[in-house]
Amino acid sequence: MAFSDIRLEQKQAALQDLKGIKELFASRNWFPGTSGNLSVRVGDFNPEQFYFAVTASGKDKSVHTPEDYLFVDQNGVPCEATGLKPSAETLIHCEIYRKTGCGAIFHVHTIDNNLISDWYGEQGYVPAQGIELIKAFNIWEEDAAIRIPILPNYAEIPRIAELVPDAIDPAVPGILLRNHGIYAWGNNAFEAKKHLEAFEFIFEYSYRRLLLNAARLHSAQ
Ligand SMILES: CSCCC(=O)C(=O)COP(=O)(O)O
Ligand SMILES: [Zn+2]
Repeated sequence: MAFSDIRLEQKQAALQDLKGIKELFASRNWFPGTSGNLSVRVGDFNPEQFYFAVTASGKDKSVHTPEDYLFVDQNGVPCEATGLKPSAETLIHCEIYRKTGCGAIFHVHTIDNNLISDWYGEQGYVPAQGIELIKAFNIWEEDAAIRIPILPNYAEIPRIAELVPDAIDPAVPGILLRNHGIYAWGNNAFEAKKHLEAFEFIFEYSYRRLLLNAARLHSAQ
């Protein structure tokens, strides 16, 4: 399928989804200092050829402008003539789409995801068990345990992108970059948002639990 075969309404719907999510996440301060990026896929999925709308690089994501998004292909190359640069992290989106066939990917930097990814960075995953929000990932087993993968935060994005396919756990729709942020995805923007919110809940919970455990140890001394 060529990009020009995709219906205009579908492209506009993707841009509307991105606009709504961007506004909501900005209101939560989830894009400090222009950080973060968002994408929504359009058209049929073929791992060798697909297209998605992605945020332009370096923009203030708390405001709306006509230059906020562009469409790129499976290699992160713009589909139309534009002066806009796709997100510097577009290659990571490309690898997540290629591997999962998902419909939307959201990346945010928060204090909680940075702290927890650094705390567990050496072991390469954040352990989470028995937290109700794990059900947001469609895991319904009692006392379910998951591992949220953490990748090193190399300066060169292609070095990170090449690690992505092997790091993805099909049951866990997210990957952390150590001391950087999280990528969460889903079949569509609604699901990707739900997953991202569940991850952020788990990170805040885990961080606070570590503090409480440390306080308990301290008070027992
Ligand atoms: C200013 S934060 C450093 C870059 C980054 O991690 C990020 O998420 C934003 O990069 P983009 O090119 O998508 O604006
Ligand atoms: Zn980032």
